[in-house]
Amino acid sequence: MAAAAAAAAKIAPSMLSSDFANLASEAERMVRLGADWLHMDVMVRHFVPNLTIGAPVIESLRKHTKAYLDCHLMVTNPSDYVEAFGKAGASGFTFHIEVTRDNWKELIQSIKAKGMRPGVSLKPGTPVEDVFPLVEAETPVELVLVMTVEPGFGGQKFMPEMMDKVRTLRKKHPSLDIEVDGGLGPSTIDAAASAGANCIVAGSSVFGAPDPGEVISALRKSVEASQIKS
Ligand SMILES: O=C(CO)[C@H](O)[C@H](O)COP(=O)(O)O
Ligand SMILES: [Fe+2]
Repeated sequence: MAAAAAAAAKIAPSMLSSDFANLASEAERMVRLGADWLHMDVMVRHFVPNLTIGAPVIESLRKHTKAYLDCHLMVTNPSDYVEAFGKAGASGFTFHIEVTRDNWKELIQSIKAKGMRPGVSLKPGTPVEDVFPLVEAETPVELVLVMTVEPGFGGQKFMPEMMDKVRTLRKKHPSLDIEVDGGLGPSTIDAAASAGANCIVAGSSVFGAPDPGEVISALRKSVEASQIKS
């Protein structure tokens, strides 16, 4: 039997670190510099204490870009957001396992019905085993986002101990999209890439760099080099 193909590298600048007053041109700049996805952090002051963007911003941005909008919903009631995000033009809809213990099956179905790719995220304190049923379900999630910081804010320190979760998932699921989010940049990417992450969210390291394009391409090179080795 042929080996399953590795999941393609996807570099996703986190727009949380962009200039929100110029979101459309920031998005265009990231795509021009080589971004595959744009990561959109949705925080509404429950689940996390921060406040960022909601569906109206996605809808506005969608008028200016065809890019894949990778929406990370840090909210306690994700099912209340599916309809609006679908209409707004979100591409991926990633919810947190910690708030969907009882209703993830219906939630995954509704996300797909609205034309989005379902994903599940887990906080640093949540065991990776908790997402196994969602990855192995009849209608599964298509992405697992392993948080490598406590959700809520950009610019935090990468937690290398989360890489055990990535390794465990990659071993079981060779072609699953496994995303890491928080503190990723040139100094931490090798740990994430060698563990098997293929979707890399990076906010402050990209937007804070003198040459963001160079950072995007270094992140991609590390993921691709690890895939060749494994
Ligand atoms: O989900 C998030 C925070 O909850 C952000 O996506 C993440 O923190 C990215 O920012 P940085 O790369 O600066 O850590
Ligand atoms: Fe995020």
